[in-house]
Amino acid sequence: MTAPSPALVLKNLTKRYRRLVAVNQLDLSIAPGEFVALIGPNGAGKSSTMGCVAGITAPDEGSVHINGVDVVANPVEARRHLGFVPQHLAMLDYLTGLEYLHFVAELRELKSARRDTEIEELLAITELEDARHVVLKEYSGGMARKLAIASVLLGSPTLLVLDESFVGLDPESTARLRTRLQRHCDQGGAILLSSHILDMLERLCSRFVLLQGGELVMDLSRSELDRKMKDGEVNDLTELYLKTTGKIDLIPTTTP
Ligand SMILES: Nc1ncnc2c1ncn2[C@@H]1O[C@H](COP(=O)(O)OP(=O)(O)OP(=O)(O)O)[C@@H](O)[C@H]1O
Repeated sequence: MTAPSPALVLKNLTKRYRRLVAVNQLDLSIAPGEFVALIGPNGAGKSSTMGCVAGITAPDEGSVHINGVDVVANPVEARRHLGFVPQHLAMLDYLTGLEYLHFVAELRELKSARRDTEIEELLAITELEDARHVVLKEYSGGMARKLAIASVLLGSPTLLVLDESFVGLDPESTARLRTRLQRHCDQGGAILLSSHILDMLERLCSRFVLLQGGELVMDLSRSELDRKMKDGEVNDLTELYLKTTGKIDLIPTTTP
């Protein structure tokens, strides 16, 4: 039996904006089942990396494969395996929440029975049942973000790429969506999630990838993080992040 393709493979990925190198020769492979946190300071290259993965920006060098499909050579086929929530949402404002989910389900070619079951489940998880007939331009920022996350779960594409998708979500929505996203990974999907909410990532993710200046400076499994905390090397992910990025002076000192 052949091993399943990795959900995502980046090889030597490089993205430049004129003379600025935003992503520099990045190699990364994500297996099915992994829930990967992409962290790093502002301007580290997280969104640029995700834009290349989603096929909305072209890499200058290197390659991106989703489920074995080359994103540059076969963008339409690659997108079948991908759900992407960008940092800056651009949704169809004149649709209602329900119409939007139907629209995405149509793109994913979901059969109607499965579509209706999944839509009802996602409306319940996001507590948007009562807002299903409200047009998106009347949604709050958090409501729109919840709907965007819900929409990429439709049809369970292998790889979900979520760029700062938890900003502005209330704690109960965050908790419900976290559980639902974890289920996606338990069922063989993979997630790449960028966020600055490190305590949430620490509880949620199975792997932590840190970019700084467009380069990968840390790639740590959950068990490696647990070991570092057990050995007293660091107290938590935040402390590890500050140490790795050279901001050791920002680690609070404990008073005896
Ligand atoms: N469209 C663009 N044109 C020019 N420069 C850009 C563009 N997009 C990003 N950059 C630059 O590329 C670098 C990486 O930006 P990017 O948005 O990928 O970082 P990030 O890690 O996602 O940051 P943040 O945490 O602030 O969202 C930054 O220096 C940024 O100014």
